[in-house]
Amino acid sequence: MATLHHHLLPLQRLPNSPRQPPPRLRLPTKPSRPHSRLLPRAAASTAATTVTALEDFRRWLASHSVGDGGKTFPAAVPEGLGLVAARDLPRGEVVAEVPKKLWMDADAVAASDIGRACGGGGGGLRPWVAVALLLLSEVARGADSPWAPYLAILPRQTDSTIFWSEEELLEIQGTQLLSTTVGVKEYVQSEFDSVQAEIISRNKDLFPGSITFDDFLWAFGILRSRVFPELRGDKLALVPFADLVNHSPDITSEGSSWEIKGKGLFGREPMFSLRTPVDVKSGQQIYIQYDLDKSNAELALDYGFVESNPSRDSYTVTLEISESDPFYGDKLDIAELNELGETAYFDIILDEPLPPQMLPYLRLLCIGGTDAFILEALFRNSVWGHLELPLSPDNEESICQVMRDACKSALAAYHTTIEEDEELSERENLQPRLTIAIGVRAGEKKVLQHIDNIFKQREQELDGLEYYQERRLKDLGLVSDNGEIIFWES
Ligand SMILES: C[S@@+](CC[C@H](N)C(=O)[O-])C[C@H]1O[C@@H](n2cnc3c(N)ncnc32)[C@H](O)[C@@H]1O
Repeated sequence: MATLHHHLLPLQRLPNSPRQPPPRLRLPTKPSRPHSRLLPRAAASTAATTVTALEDFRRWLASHSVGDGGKTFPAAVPEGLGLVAARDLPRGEVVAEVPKKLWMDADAVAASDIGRACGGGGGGLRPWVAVALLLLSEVARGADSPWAPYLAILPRQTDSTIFWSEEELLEIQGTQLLSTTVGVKEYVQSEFDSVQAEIISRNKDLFPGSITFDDFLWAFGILRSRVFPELRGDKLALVPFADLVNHSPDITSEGSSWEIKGKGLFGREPMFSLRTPVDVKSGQQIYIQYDLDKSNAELALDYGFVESNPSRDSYTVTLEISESDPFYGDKLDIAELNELGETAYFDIILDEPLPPQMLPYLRLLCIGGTDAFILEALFRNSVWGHLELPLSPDNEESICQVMRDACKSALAAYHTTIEEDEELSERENLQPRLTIAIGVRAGEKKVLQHIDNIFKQREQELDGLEYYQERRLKDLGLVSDNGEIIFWES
């Protein structure tokens, strides 16, 4: 029979990590250690230190002729720091141009002492790990680092769930976001353990003092929240100044707001060029859309904010062909022929239809008894087409039961109801992390209710559905359109 994991949001977008085995739900047991001295923009930074750091940063940009077009400047804004228009700017206007020599990327790693220590480039390190190490070693160099003014304005933390305390994580008890957060931290921990053993401990001169897991997690969080999503793999880069641009849910344009162009003599020097996607008035902040496809859980994990837009409410259903299923081999074969596997993940969005492959896969999982004839090799090429429509009353009833039971048990794992969440969210002055927790846990529950409603409605329609045998008789011309059997003798 079908096995249904319902708490699992796979780590599908982690840099260079294959779709991981789904993490198990558990709360961290050890309190996280306090942050070490390495980190920039102190948590307790005063307005005065931010102003000084910003002034230094602006001077640093000017010394590299960045932002000298007088269009935008970095400033303190409600989201931390941001980019503010120095004059009215029309949609599509370039608002920041940053030459490659300022980026922190694989080439910067290769040119640095770290690159040499790792045997050129990242020395086989994952690109994000190499750039994270560059970031940490440059922070350790303090004022000697060529990026020092940039490093000084980086936040010490965001509200990403990877930085939440144990107590804060209790607010997302039962959610997929919690299990993903735990899984991501485990992944970062394992990368840290190997880089610690292979690079950090062997190059004490480059990493004076110790680098802790919290330092490494900070670097991961910085990359995760600041790298433009399309700059993946070897292209991964921190782009100072451009990375100050904040996200607005009001910007819904699909196209990218940036590009990499050739600039300078013969257009040889790559330049990161950011455009404003909308008209902006002087003194207003420039915003872009970070990613229209990210769910609230992904926004919370990557950036530390959520939106109230229901299309961001999502739940990943994980379905699995059980190894104890007597038809395991046949079912797996059929799934693989249709580009699915033993385990399949389906992202379900609030108020939207189920992904097209989900019902056939569910029907496949639930095949048993007299329906098993459809698994025979004879049907192999046509079986998926048959599974796109109801197979038999028993099978259709089973898929409804499996899904409704799973929704019920997932819903029971949350410690609040949707009504309680909605009431809480109306309170004034909620802390940002609590706002995120309420948004995500309410959103997940709404999607689970939406899934339950789809299968509840289906259950009520079981008698009126057309099943495989009837379709087959119709195809053979043995049943009329009104369902009556056609007799030769009549
Ligand atoms: C690319 S950085 C932008 C610069 C950042 N505000 C800073 O102070 O350095 C992304 C981070 O900015 C913050 N941010 C961006 N857009 C936001 C929004 N709409 N609401 C809340 N925080 C936002 C989040 O902390 C996010 O992780």
